[in-house]
Amino acid sequence: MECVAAVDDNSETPLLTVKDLNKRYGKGCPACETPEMLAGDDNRCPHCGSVWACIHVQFELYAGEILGVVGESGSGKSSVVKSLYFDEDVHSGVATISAYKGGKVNIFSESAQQKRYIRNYLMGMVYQNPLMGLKMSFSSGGNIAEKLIASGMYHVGNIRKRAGELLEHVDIPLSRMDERPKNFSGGMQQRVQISKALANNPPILLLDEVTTGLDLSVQARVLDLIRKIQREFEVATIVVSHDLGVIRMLADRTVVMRHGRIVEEGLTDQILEDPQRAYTQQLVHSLL
Ligand SMILES: Nc1ncnc2c1ncn2[C@@H]1O[C@H](COP(=O)(O)OP(=O)(O)OP(=O)(O)O)[C@@H](O)[C@H]1O
Repeated sequence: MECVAAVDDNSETPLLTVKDLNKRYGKGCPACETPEMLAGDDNRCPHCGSVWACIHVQFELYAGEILGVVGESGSGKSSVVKSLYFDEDVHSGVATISAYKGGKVNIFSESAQQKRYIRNYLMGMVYQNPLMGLKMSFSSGGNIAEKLIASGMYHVGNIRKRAGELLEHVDIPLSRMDERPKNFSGGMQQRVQISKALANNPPILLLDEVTTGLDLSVQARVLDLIRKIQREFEVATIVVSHDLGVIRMLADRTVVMRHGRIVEEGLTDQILEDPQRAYTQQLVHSLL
């Protein structure tokens, strides 16, 4: 396996650069070969039902920051992070990571083996649905161990020590390390997912609607934890949420998506206090 460079600590250089990311679900037809062929700003083909979920998406993620991705349901937010984590193939686009081959290689074009490497060492992902991020038949410690083993750690004692440390970081008592997350509450399951995502100290963390569906008090605790963890691990984070309250609490900068496109971007305070686009204004007013 090819070696990668150390994390670039030059804060002026983006850690992650995404350019012209296009993702289509469905086979497409002559009427929707490119997103521009669809009428207006709609992203669904009326003929074949294919959806352009990401259209010319581009943004940068800098070391240590939290970037929010907000938009209504179906706007393409999850597709962005699923594409970056290789859960979904992209139609076209370029993504580079400064800590990977000097930021000179498009990760979407890499081999399956290199993509596994990137998933294991350079990114962590937390899904809205814990069933996607955790194996419910494994213990919590076993879930973390899976990630550690994938990165070449085989010593059982070391694995247990590291898993214990990670669980402590997310306030799961060590006494529950051997218990299956199936028995845990929703908030605890999300916390186990977060510890698993951070197992190999990745420079990039992807959070996809991680508090959606949780009770408000549980949500607040998970959000607090994310802020704490993000500071401690200094991990650049992309937070996907339809909830501007979550974005307000977490994100330094925010991009707003609609029908697969980024329609507005800026500092989160700016977006919330002085939204420029009508769509963002509607979103913000629905929060007030
Ligand atoms: N596996 C899939 N097959 C077909 N279409 C899909 C698939 N996944 C997503 N889509 C479509 O792609 C578009 C973007 O979906 P995506 O899940 O990225 O949006 P989202 O903004 O994250 O919304 P939500 O918060 O509801 O998940 C939607 O129109 C959705 O119906």
